[in-house]
Amino acid sequence: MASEPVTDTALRVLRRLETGPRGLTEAEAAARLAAVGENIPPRSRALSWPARWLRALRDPFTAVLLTLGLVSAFVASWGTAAVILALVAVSCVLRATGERRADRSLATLRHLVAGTATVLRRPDDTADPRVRELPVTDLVPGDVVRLAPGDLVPADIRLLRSRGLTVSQAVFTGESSPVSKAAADLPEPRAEDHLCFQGSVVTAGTATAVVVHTGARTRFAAAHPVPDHRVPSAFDRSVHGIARVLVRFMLLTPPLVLMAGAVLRGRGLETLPFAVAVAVGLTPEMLPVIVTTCLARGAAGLARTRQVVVRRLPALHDLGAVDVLCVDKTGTLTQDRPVAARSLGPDGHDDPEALHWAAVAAWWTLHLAELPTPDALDAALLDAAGPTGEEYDGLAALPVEPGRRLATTLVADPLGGRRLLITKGAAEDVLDRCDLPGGERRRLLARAGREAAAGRRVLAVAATELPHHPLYPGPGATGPRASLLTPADEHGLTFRGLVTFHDEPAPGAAESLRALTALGITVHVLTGDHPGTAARVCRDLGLEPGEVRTAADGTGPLPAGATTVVARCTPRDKADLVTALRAAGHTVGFLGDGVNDVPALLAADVGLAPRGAVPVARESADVVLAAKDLTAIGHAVVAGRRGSANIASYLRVTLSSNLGNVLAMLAAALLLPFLPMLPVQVLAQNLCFDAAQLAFAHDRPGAPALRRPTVLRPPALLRFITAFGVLNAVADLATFAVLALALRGPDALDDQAVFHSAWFTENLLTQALVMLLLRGGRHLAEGGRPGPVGWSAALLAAVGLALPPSPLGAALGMTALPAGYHLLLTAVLGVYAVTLVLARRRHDRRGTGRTDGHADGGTTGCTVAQSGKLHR
Ligand SMILES: Nc1ncnc2c1ncn2[C@@H]1O[C@H](COP(=O)(O)OP(=O)(O)OP(=O)(O)O)[C@@H](O)[C@H]1O
Ligand SMILES: [Mg+2]
Repeated sequence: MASEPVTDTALRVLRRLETGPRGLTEAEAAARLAAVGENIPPRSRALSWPARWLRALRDPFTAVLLTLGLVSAFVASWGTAAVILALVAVSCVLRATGERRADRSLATLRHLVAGTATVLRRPDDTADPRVRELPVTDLVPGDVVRLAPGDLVPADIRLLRSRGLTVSQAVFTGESSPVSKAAADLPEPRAEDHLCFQGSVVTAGTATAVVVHTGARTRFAAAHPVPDHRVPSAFDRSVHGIARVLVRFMLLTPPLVLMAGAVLRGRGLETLPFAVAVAVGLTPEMLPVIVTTCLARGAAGLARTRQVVVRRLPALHDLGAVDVLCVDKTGTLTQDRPVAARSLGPDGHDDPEALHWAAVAAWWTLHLAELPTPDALDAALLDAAGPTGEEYDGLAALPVEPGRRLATTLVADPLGGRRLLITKGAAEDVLDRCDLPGGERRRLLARAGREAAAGRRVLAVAATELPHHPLYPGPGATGPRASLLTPADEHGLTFRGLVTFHDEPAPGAAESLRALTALGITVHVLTGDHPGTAARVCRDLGLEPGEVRTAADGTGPLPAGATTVVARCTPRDKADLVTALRAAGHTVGFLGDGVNDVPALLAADVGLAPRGAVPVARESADVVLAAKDLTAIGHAVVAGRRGSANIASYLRVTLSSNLGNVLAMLAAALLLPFLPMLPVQVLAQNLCFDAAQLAFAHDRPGAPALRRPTVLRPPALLRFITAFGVLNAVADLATFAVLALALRGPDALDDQAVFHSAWFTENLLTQALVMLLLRGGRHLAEGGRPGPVGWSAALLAAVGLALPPSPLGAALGMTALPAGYHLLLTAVLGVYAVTLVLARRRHDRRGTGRTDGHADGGTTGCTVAQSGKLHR
């Protein structure tokens, strides 16, 4: 907006944009859309190929590989450098393809979660404007839009009218506290109070505004990409933790090899290519590809079959690790389509008065606050009371806001000239503002509690007559009067009764809660509503709360293992409870639909929003359910666990096998007068192994791996790979000891080419074995079809046997092996397989002891976290 004078009056802005307060006609809007293009915020544009590749290059493993490639090029080891470069290129391409595939599956669903804006448009020049919900992408300069709490500001706009408007501009300033905005007609120079920018969030109040800039011309688009303020998620903690340890190992390996070679064997810099190859051999270079492919496949599948939109791929991994899910009640477990059930007078008998006053207040709140759509409870009041409220003149309104559980309206009776202040809201809060003896207050609270315990939502209604005020000149006038009504006026009220509402459970809520419990997830309900209502809704959905408390009782961490209902939560309370659970070591999901859930959605490891959520909740969530049915959550959790289990399998297999190879190769390099393998052979076998490992992205882990939250814990994983890596190294060395003793004559192992080929074959065969025996969840002994990993292992073994005698093998410096070798190798591999199975059983049993009887595929490095019994 820099190019135009920001101090223009509203009228001048409208004129310049060739529009008016009644909005554009559809034809004008269509012409402008064609001229200026869609209103797409830059961050939601699909990434271009080069951008994707560049992003893939930022990965730590890729960076280390490139460094190693540079080192090889430096010593003119062109073969090694070329192979490393090829590895990096293949890994980047595979990764970018995987992400793109997931993006494409999501694109079909994106319209379901796309933001909409409330726009005034006219069918033609003569017609009256209509209020329409349009996709944000369709907005053009000149459109007149309406804003309400929870809306994302859809473009850069100039306010025309506003009421109590505050917006959070955290995306620009990083400052989350809301700032006030007002439609001042003669704005101060340089002040921006009358402007709102795309990406801001309406925290309170309402407004009508004209769109000034859209798409790439918004301030949001001009601003630099905003750093992500999120705290590190479960994914960051686990996968990145492992990556850090490994990168250090990789960087240490070449100098160590060089030094050992120099000291023990008097070798010089000529060992460098071998040292580099060994370091590359240690790298799980396919990790980024496997992670992306596992998660992208999971996300694409969820989008296709369950209408679940995963907006941030790592969130799917985190969802698999979630052991505590906090859910909001209204709008999430229930439909938030309340229907008024009863109206009770002050004496507790049916009495239409309470409903009447509440409906009058609702009618005038709706009109005075210019809410585009009435609040759900207000709509239910108006439905039940029929046309009411117009017989009064509305003077001012203070609507509900996040953290404020009541609404107040000031109306005037045109006949008697009385001014009436009506307050409705949560019983505790309304009764606090009534003049009541203590005993009476307790009795009324108990009555509200009884209604709530029947599962109904309860509003208390109170009113008072205000004395005449000179600044209220009478009906019809507008302007500063509204500011004369403040929360300080809400006191000394007379209790008028209670109105109760039914709210049906959301479709699939009960099944979904059952499924989540069966998946080992503890569900807590955090709500702004009455404890009685929340507890009853919970029970009706088949979830017996172990404890029901209100947020004011204390915000200490929630107990694990049993459902707790925390009622009367403010948005801050919800976020604090989530943060406390995370601090206690849980991986926490939060499912919520309203503005009051946004802080908690951002504080959780994974934020989830149901279909009907307000725009800002959807925007804050990592996972959006586009289906009506909540059962999609359970499926999403399983998809997350499947992806994580596959990643864990890959890490276990690759790392233990790589570590074993490296240890054996280093030992052999020091014992033998020649290198156990040529650098190019080390890289070739590494390449074969990498290709085979891609099968893990397509594996279906066994049922046990899906039964509990899967958390990758770096310490457990490192313990696992050390144990099995050493075992693998011992097996390699033992094989060669046996072979050296058994094979004599011209084909003996002291021939370098024979030795290299033997090592190559042995390596690929043991790796195939490790793939089958160390993968998670499903053990070979459990039978079942071989699946992608089985086929891939078989192929790897075949390559190991066929490559040395082939022409390609000869080009790599290998040769056919003597017949006796294969017989002996089979025997040694048999012994190794039995040892592996026994070692794994022992490891799993030890894991069982550590995880309170919930061992499964997860214990092998991917420790199972049973709800509340975490083992870090
Ligand atoms: N239109 C309204 N008028 C008066 N009071 C209201 C209105 N809407 C909500 N309230 C009061 O504010 C309370 C808190 O509302 P809030 O939006 O924080 O949570 P909720 O909708 O009850 O539940 P949840 O947090 O589960 O979505 C409600 O329980 C109700 O007592
Ligand atoms: Mg809600």
